[in-house]
Amino acid sequence: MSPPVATVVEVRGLINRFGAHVVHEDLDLDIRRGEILGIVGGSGTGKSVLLRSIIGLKQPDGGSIQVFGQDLQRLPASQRSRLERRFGVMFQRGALFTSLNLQENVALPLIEHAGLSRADAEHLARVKLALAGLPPEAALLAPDALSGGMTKRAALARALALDPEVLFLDEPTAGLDPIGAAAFDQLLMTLRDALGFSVFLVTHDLDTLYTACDRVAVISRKRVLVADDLATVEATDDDWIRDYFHGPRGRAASQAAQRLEER
Ligand SMILES: Nc1ncnc2c1ncn2[C@@H]1O[C@H](COP(=O)(O)OP(=O)(O)OP(=O)(O)O)[C@@H](O)[C@H]1O
Repeated sequence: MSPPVATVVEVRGLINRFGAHVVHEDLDLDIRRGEILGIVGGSGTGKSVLLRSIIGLKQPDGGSIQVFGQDLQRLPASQRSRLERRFGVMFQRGALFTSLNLQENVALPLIEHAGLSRADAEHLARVKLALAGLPPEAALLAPDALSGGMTKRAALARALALDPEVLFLDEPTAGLDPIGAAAFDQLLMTLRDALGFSVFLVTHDLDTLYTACDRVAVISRKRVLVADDLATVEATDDDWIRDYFHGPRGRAASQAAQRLEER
């Protein structure tokens, strides 16, 4: 018998609404240990709201979210923030502090949450920046001085600061050219293999889905329609899935991934 799959986040019957606008209704989703889980769906289907609910930035209107076996909503604030520290989050625009250089940006959570001295935190921050593929001289640059690709790497370094067990990424390759996006996907896979974290990855990028994701969850009609390997997702009978995965861009991404595997 194969061992049971370890689930790090378990969402059940999730409801989210804003006024009369229902975004999620009875949504279920698991994030498994060590997987890269892609989250896709049409614009406005609630991918970012789902991310925000899991990391505790949006109070759900119903349902439960278990994180490492504990119900986030029921925990006292101190335990909850300890649990949330096991997450790393990278938002769409990087959300770096513009008045701090990269080393200071990455050191900040280490000083605030891990209680490190400034010197130790900055030393560790330089290690994280290197892990994210930035050259040593980038440590002293301000966020404004960075290219799009470097900004993503710096934001990733900050998300990795506290050695997260689950990494949440909201459209990490948006705005990157295809080569920069492919390099980011490779970096993510290398780091996941080396460090063993799980990844919750909101994306519109078909190449990312085909090259980097172990499973893909499709949000449609207020819930997760399917969460499985790509072959199963592609075969799911749904108009949005058909248009997205079997349109010209979907076919091209699928063929490119196949060619990459054959090399
Ligand atoms: N703070 C808010 N107040 C009111 N409505 C909100 C709020 N945040 C999100 N929404 C609404 O919830 C819905 C889902 O938004 P969300 O940002 O999660 O979509 P998404 O799937 O991530 O979209 P996209 O792919 O375009 O980024 C949208 O209709 C959005 O307008």
